[in-house]
Amino acid sequence: MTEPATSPPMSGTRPEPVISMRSGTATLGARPVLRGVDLTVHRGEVVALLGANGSGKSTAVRSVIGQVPLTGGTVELFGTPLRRFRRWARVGYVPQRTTASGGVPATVHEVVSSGRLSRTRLRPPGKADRAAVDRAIALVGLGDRARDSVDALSGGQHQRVLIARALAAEPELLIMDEPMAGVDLASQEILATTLREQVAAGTTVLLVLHELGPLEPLIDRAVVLRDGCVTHDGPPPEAVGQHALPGHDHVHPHAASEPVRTGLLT
Ligand SMILES: Nc1ncnc2c1ncn2[C@@H]1O[C@H](COP(=O)(O)OP(=O)(O)OP(=O)(O)O)[C@@H](O)[C@H]1O
Repeated sequence: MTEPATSPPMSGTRPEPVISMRSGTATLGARPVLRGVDLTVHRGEVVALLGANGSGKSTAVRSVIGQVPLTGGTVELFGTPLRRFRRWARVGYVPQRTTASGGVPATVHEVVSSGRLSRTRLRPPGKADRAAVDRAIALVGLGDRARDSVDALSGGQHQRVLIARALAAEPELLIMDEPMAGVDLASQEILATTLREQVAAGTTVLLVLHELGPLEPLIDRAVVLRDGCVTHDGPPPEAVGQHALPGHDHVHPHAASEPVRTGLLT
């Protein structure tokens, strides 16, 4: 193993970076999608990655976990260069909403259990593994649906299953791509509560968001992308009603048809 078993001590007053992307560039097809992105997330931080559609948010987080190779720059996870990083149980990833079953009938319990595989590998699951799976299912409020097929769930419940799958490995770093997109209000509240509990327990979080919304109180720092470049890295934008939130399309009463973008995306 090339990595230390435990994290190195904190240097200075700042906790060590859990994610560190430096000058990241990436191309999809012939299109440059990331154009020199610096993205750092320190231990215990909750960082929101914001930006308009197509600005490169998903590509940035997919580069962080190695799903999209960088054409330039570097990524380190927990201080280890990505190409040498092996301890994936430390990382929970919830992709932009997809189906959890892929056409194969599976129960909530089965899907969430699959999230524990990064810890159990080839050994049979033990008591701690079963407890972690049950805990993750309960956390997202699906304790009474554990034996149901995921096909029978609503979109919001489906998203909760995907989050429980990520939490089953008890990750130190949780990366979620638009967790609130298309999720009903009741599920949004459950997700916000779940996330609050994870953050209180010390989990580091990187969230791709269209707007801060109900997660706003949890966010320590916002990084805004535009056309594959970072245009803001600092305190989350002030919410003045809903109008100052990034991504908000504000249609002025006098405007004919074009929405006027307000906030950091203008
Ligand atoms: N496989 C692909 N091949 C070519 N271009 C792609 C591919 N996937 C994404 N893109 C393009 O790359 C750009 C960045 O996409 P990305 O999904 O990272 O943006 P995003 O900020 O997450 O957007 P959204 O909010 O719509 O999810 C977009 O213009 C998108 O059309």
